Amino acid sequence: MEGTTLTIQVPSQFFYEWIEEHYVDVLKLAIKTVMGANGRLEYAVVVDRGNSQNQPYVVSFPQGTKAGKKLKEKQPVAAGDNFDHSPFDLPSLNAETTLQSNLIETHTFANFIEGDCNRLARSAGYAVANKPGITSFNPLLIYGGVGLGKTHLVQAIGNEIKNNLEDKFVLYVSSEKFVNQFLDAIKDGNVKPFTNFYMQVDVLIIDDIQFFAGKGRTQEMFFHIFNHLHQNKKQIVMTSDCAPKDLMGLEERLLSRFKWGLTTDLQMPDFETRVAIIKRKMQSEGISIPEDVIEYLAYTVDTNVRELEGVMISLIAHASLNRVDIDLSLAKTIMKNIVKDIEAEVGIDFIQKTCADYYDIKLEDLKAKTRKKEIVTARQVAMYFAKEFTNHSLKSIGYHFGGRDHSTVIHAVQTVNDLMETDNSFKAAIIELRKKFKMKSY
Ligand SMILES: Nc1ncnc2c1ncn2[C@@H]1O[C@H](COP(=O)(O)OP(=O)(O)OP(=O)(O)O)[C@@H](O)[C@H]1O
Repeated sequence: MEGTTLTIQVPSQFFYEWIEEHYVDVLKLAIKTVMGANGRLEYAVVVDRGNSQNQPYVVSFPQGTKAGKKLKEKQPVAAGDNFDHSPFDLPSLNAETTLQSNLIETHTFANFIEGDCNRLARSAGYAVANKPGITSFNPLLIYGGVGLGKTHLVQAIGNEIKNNLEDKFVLYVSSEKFVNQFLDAIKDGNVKPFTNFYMQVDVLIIDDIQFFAGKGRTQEMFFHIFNHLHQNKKQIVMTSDCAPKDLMGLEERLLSRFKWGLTTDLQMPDFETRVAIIKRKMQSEGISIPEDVIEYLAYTVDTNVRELEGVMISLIAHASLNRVDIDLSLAKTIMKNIVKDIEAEVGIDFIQKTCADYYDIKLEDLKAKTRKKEIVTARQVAMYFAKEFTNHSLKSIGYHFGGRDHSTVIHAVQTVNDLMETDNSFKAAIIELRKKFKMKSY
């Protein structure tokens, strides 16, 4: 602690994000209590180079991370303005300060693992980063569910431009911040400087535009800025949590402008991509973990990438705090604490749900009378795995599938075995599903 600044040393950016995510409220309260409203928190990422040349690298707080965002939502300003460095600080605003305060350096294309889930968005982003304002991807709108990499990707565009086209004024701003700045500008009679400022930008990256929903005046202001930038061949990049057609509360004239460019989505990465993401993350942390643990994590966490990262950081933290190696049993213990719906063993319910999800049908249909081909296949596959992974009798399995006869189960198992002989894509599906169950029954 020096003066009114408390510096916390952490071994990597990962730890910094973890602390912010979990302890920022406690820290803020403590700092406020001890140092008053001027108290300031900084992190020093101390990279261990294996000798005494540790070079602390100071990261100001908050760095515009998700945790920083959450903090703002939860407690607007609790311990003085030092907790929030607004990029909209009119007198001192210039491209350099704005860039530094807004882009996370590690959000690069190199760190953004490519997969089927993001190929189009990634390559469009890359094209835009190389020729901002010139390609037909203007605006570029990237949408997708929570934690799938929207912010990472659009910041990668910003970082790429910042590194290669130094004269470009790149601005990344969350929609929430834009709205707050606009409201402040109205309150302080600063609307003109606000508009002028945004109209000077060469590349405007605006995150989470669903936040504009229902905010008519902000939308109108954004509409003017948008038109001005677009007419002047400036690049606009946006993200939202859903497709434009589902963006309720946004004016039609704004939505129709989004269609001028390219709209593309991010999906949940498939298994192989998740494995690659885990490997890259672990590599950047300088940690190596066994292959079976990587596979286990990739299989078990299929919700979003942020959750996957959360599990990884937990694992690293537990292993380092308790001075134990990362192995499958540690991974399973951690997962049980984190992932709520994890079951102790592979039961019929789990098999049914997994198969229904895999074949994209309703769970009830597995137990219903329907004889539609895709449902029959999913049902037979689920019966086949129930026989393989549970101790239920054929009769009991039949009972769990809408009161069917044991001979139906025998027939299902036979059909699956036959199909595997003749149909390669069916066989691949069975292998993939079996891995899921195996992972679970480890
Ligand atoms: N393809 C990927 N390769 C590497 N890391 C990824 C990838 N996709 C997402 N991530 C990581 O996952 C985390 C969550 O991503 P990000 O914050 O960009 O998600 P988001 O879609 O913006 O989420 P939200 O909807 O909550 O704003 C980040 O740490 C990001 O670096």
